[in-house]
Amino acid sequence: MVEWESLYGNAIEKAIKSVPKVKGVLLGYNTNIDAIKYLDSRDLEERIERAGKEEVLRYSEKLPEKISSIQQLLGSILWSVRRGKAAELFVESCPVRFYMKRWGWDELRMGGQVGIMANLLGGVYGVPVIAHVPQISRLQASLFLDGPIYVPKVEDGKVKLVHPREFQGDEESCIHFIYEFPKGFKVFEFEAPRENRFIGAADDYNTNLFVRDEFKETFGEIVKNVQLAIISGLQALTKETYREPMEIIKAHLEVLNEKGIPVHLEFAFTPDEFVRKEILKILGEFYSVGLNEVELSSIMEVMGERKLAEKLLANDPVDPIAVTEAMLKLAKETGVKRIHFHTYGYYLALTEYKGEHVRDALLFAALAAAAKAMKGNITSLEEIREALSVPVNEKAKQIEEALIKEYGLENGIAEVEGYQLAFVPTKIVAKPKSTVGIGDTISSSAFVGEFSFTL
Ligand SMILES: Nc1ncnc2c1ncn2[C@@H]1O[C@H](COP(=O)(O)OP(=O)(O)O)[C@@H](O)[C@H]1O
Ligand SMILES: [Mg+2]
Repeated sequence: MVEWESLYGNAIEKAIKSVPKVKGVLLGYNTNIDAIKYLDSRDLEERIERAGKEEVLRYSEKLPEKISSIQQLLGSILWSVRRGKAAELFVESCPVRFYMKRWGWDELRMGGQVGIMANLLGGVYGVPVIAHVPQISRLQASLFLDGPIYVPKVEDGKVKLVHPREFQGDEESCIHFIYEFPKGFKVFEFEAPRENRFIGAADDYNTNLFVRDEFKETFGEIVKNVQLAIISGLQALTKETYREPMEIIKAHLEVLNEKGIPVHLEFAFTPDEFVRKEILKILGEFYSVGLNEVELSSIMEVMGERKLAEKLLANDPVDPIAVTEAMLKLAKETGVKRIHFHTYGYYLALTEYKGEHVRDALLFAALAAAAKAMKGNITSLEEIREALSVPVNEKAKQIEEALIKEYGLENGIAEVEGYQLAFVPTKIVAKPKSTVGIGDTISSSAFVGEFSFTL
């Protein structure tokens, strides 16, 4: 059997040495503010009474399409509470946004994949990043960590790179109000069957994938400073809104590919099937893609692989042979060179190229994820070492054995139909402090880590 612990130990030492050598990563396009409010049942009941209980209850039976009134807001929150299910809706009305602002929050956090990755790569790993921040308000800027994190600022036709705080923007705040409730949370006669959250997005920018003029006009200039790019935020697009942003993304991909800069797409669940198909069409322009089982399954669905899509969601832990089959189909259909799959308990990477550094980058990513789950936030690259103490997931043994049997996996690596398959069992933190943004931590650490190992 493989000595995973010693492979883990090597991987983190290698990453501590190599990752800071990366000279620049471009991050587009979504950054927002997460404002978290822990609901109080008395307060919520009073607000519902004041707004008109009857109407509110109606919306707690059936969610509105978007939020245009306070009754819809409170009803949607109650919809989530009654079912213990998460939901997210766009808040259209300014008075409702004002109401939410006055209701307040208990915690503010950096939100959006770009914001989260900028703070991790730039603020913690010390890798210079250039971030696309759709709106730079003072509040948004204040959530960026110190470190080599930059946004482009155009002055007299010239691009300067400045820290988001130094940009001194007075733009809108894109706030995602997150209303959290615990299991057993009571509102009138209702009781939450499990803990969850309702999100009201007071955000006109990320929901349409708005791209700033600086990025449209001076993109060629901006990317002179980077060796890698990570793109995310396409999940918010719909059949109605995708056209313009998709054209901009294609233009950006063209520039990046011309310069030989590998681009990673961090997939996130994209409800609109039409948009999913459009993403599939341009996936070959990306070097790499990161996704989980639900996302891979949703792609198999639009590729017409219904059975495989179902198989991916049928078992816990997820059947690794089904995952490999799906990754092979995706790679062959699109030509994407690297697919990084993550699920609870293990990761797989299918690559066109070979080398143990692919596996070692996955190990580094798994440690980063465990450190994040353990501490809520990582504060330095060295600190990730502490996650070595978290045990390797026991259930991953059966996964590894299945891969050995099927593909002759050795030390976590196999050759499958001309591709390399790399597997790692992950370290699972039993009582995580936080799991927000953990997927982004995994994918960005693995992608940047792998590249750094080739420097
Ligand atoms: N307690 C935990 N310890 C370590 N890793 C975890 C833990 N909980 C979740 N993870 C990892 O985090 C990943 C979540 O990523 P993803 O599903 O993309 O969600 P998100 O992008 O919303 O963070 C899982 O696939 C799993 O690998
Ligand atoms: Mg994710």
